[in-house]
Amino acid sequence: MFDRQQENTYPKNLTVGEQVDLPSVYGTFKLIPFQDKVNGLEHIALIKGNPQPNQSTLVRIHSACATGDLFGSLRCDCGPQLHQALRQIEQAGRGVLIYLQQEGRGIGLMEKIKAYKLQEQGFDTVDANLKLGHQADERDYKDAAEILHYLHISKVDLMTNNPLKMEGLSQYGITVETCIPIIIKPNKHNAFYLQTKQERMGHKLLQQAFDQEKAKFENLK
Ligand SMILES: Nc1nc2c(ncn2[C@@H]2O[C@H](COP(=O)(O)OP(=O)(O)OP(=O)(O)O)[C@@H](O)[C@H]2O)c(=O)[nH]1
Ligand SMILES: [Zn+2]
Repeated sequence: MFDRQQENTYPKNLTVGEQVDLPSVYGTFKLIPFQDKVNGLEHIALIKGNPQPNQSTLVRIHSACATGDLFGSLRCDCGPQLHQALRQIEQAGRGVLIYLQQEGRGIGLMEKIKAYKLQEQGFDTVDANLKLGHQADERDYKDAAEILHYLHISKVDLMTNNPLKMEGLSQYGITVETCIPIIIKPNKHNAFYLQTKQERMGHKLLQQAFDQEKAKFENLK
């Protein structure tokens, strides 16, 4: 069980659910659900091992994508990223995956599917959001940061390609010690989407990320 001494301090804006074991095809995790007291959104933390407060913890913050996470959609890279992250955390023996209810980069499912419709008409993922009157990315990482603080985690090795996610967490007092790229091989359905994320949203993808990985291994020689 996690020490709940800090319960009075964290989480301020979240209700904490029961802690249970979750045996999965990736390994066994502890599962804790959380609910945002303001908007009612429910998030999940899957925890492996005992994160150490003084050490950096391997963390994946994963935004919900019903199409990719549940139905294996090839339009994005979400499903494979989710599964790769769980495999990596299991392999490391310690880490946390936070599944945030931020469908469609925070605009919700109805709006994301409208954005998909626009993408079928030739808009890219950024312009489709803008055309609908949204920002390119409406996510906020306050809940994620609160969950991490609740778990006594303040330093993370973050599995992401997304610079906004790193900034979003830092803004709420989480130190991103390292950023670990989570690269999924593009397919013909998501190549343009991934290219747009690289060119317009600053994602460290494809060649840049492969180069980073290579450099990391070269440093170890
Ligand atoms: N609005 C919109 N949302 C999308 C589209 N494609 C995927 N998404 C959403 O984008 C989000 C992707 O989340 P993540 O995989 O956590 O994050 P990311 O920003 O791609 O960054 P990584 O950490 O590198 O994976 C999910 O909420 C998806 O539902 C799209 O074309 N339009
Ligand atoms: Zn997706």
